[in-house]
Amino acid sequence: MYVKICGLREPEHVAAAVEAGADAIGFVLTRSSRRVTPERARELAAQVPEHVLTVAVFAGEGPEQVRAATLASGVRAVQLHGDHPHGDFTALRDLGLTLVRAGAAGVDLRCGAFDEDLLIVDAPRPGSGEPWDWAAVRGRPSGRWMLAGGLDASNVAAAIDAARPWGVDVSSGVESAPGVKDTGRIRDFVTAAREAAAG
Ligand SMILES: O=C(O)c1ccccc1NCC(=O)[C@H](O)[C@H](O)COP(=O)(O)O
Repeated sequence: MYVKICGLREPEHVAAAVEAGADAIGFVLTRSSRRVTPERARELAAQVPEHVLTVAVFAGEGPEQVRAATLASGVRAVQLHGDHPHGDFTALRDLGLTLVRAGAAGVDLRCGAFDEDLLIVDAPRPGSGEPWDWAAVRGRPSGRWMLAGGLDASNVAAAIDAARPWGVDVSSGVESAPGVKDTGRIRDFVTAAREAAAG
């Protein structure tokens, strides 16, 4: 089970996610209470070992703005949330980075349909921590897709059972207060997701 922890802002939480065994770590570079500057993302990404994917998260910015911020941050993947057209992914392909498409259950659920490498199927309001009907997408997405939206250590097993994703992505569910990550919750989430996947 692939596990991504999103919205990290502090070195100790990046370290906690790496130690817990996360596969990917996200830095939000778009409008959000979790927003960090590209320079801050670069500092945080520098402490992440090669085997953990570092991801810059955007929502609605044009490809040139995404390109500039991504290069400044030094991450290895770009995540575009919402209604980005196929052309935005095509325009970023030459960066040579992993491309992640993210949207709610109404989007095209075929991973790769927009030439992306990974797909996230999320709640209507990304980063809100609001659970949704995860079972509604069971059997519909294809390829390497992560389930997100309202997950936490207490419900991730049920969510995996309901939707059968390839991976999971979390932000609010590993926070002790809005925008404030919690080391113990990060560890508990990764453990719960891996145990659920192991059966
Ligand atoms: O986290 C944000 O604030 C955010 C803002 C705008 C676009 C995307 C954002 N987060 C993207 C993520 O990948 C989150 O992990 C995902 O939406 C799940 O969030 P949550 O329901 O809080 O676990």
